[in-house]
Amino acid sequence: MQVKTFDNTMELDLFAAQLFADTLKNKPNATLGLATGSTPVGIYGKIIEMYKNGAVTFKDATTFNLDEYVGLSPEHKQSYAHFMNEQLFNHIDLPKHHAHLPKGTVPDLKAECVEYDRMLSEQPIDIQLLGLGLNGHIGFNEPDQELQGGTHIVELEESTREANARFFDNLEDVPTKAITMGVGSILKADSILLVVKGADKAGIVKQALQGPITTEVPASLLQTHKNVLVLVDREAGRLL
Ligand SMILES: N[C@@H]1[C@@H](O)[C@H](O)[C@@H](COP(=O)(O)O)O[C@@H]1O
Repeated sequence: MQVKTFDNTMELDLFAAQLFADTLKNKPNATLGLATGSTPVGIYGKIIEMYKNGAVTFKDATTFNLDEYVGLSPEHKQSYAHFMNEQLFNHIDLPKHHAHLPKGTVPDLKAECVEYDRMLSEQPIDIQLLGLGLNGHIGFNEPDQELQGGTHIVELEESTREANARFFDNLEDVPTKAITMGVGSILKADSILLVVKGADKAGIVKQALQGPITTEVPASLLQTHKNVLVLVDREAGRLL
């Protein structure tokens, strides 16, 4: 694992955006694995700037998002589909049918998981962007005694619902379940970019990168991957 520390967030965001642009320059039809949460917002902002300057095109790219809340339709303001439209997809030339997120409102969620894995196996991810949950989750793979390989339904931890409640009117509105790519699918990506920002993540990022590999810290499984680059700001990286 390689770790790069940045003094300011803007430089980090630019560096990450550049990696995506480089990936698409080398392989215009690359498959990008995307993430939600506040961490990637600045990166998406830089990617949009690059697109507007003509430095990158997404017309032949495909994207897969990590996860979606169960019960929220793509039109719901707090759905990850809505988030991605607002933060990235509405501003770039990615064909809408090339952008994939797990669907959280279909009647047969199990079939949706199987279908998502099928699509992923057809278009393996070239570069996967990841944020880090305060409890060490990646995507919505919560700490547990065992982790799932493929896409699956997960019961969200109370702490995760509380952490994400800031995007909702109140805690009761935060869904209790999500559909997420599994750790196995994440580890199949050719390269992984883990981005961690802020002082409150300093402890968990240290555990993930330097602690024992354990399903109780799902991000620690990233230590087993051959090509992970970790971008941290000074605050998140202060214990490394
Ligand atoms: N499912 C998402 C994760 O993919 C994300 O990495 C995490 C951290 O979010 P933030 O970047 O807002 O700290 O939150 C959510 O739970």
